[in-house]
Amino acid sequence: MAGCQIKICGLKRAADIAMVNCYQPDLAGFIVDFPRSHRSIDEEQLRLLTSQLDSSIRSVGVFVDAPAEKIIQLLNDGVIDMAQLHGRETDADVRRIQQATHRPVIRAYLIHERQDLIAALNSPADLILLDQGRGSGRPFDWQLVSDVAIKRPFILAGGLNANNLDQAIETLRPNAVDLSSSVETQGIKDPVKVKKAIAIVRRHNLNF
Ligand SMILES: O=C(O)c1ccccc1NCC(=O)[C@H](O)[C@H](O)COP(=O)(O)O
Repeated sequence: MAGCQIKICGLKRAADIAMVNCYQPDLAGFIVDFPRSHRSIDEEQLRLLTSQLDSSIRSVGVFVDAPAEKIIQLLNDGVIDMAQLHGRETDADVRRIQQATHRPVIRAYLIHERQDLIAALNSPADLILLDQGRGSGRPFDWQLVSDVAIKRPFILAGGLNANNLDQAIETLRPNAVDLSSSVETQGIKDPVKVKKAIAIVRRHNLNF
């Protein structure tokens, strides 16, 4: 689909899968084996949840410094469609996973200064994701993106919500947006908020 896509991240319950199957984001993210996050699930849960996901929604395993072999296995087993690396993984890690799986690798970059953006632009990853943190619910300074011509597809993340999505899409023109905290209520994905966020993004894809 052309235009802006949407990823809903941090799914962890069967009810979350039923919800996204109903509202149809483009991508569904799963935080794998990162117990510091309340969104973390283990491999067994990941296999169960992704097996219930509608085939039109691509599953993204989100990893923080996980062993490359484990990510490769999950991709090659078809448990996940894409891997998102959100820790201190190197360019060599990215290339190794790409070569072993021929699947898309998303590399997340935490954007605090211009140099972070330059590093992202030079990444060998198939897609870069520009974020403030790891599901922090806070935006980074978008002016940094406006100041640098981004000539490759990118996913915008960090503190996106129903109030700032229109502005983010109109001014930064991301290929996809990624939401987690703002579509939760008390740490649980909220169908009303998810539906609303998807509707906002879809409006940007309407052609008149
Ligand atoms: O969401 C987490 O808890 C998380 C933990 C460890 C690594 C990555 C994590 N999230 C990655 C995402 O892709 C989030 O959707 C992204 O950071 C945006 O989150 P938010 O600012 O809450 O919308």
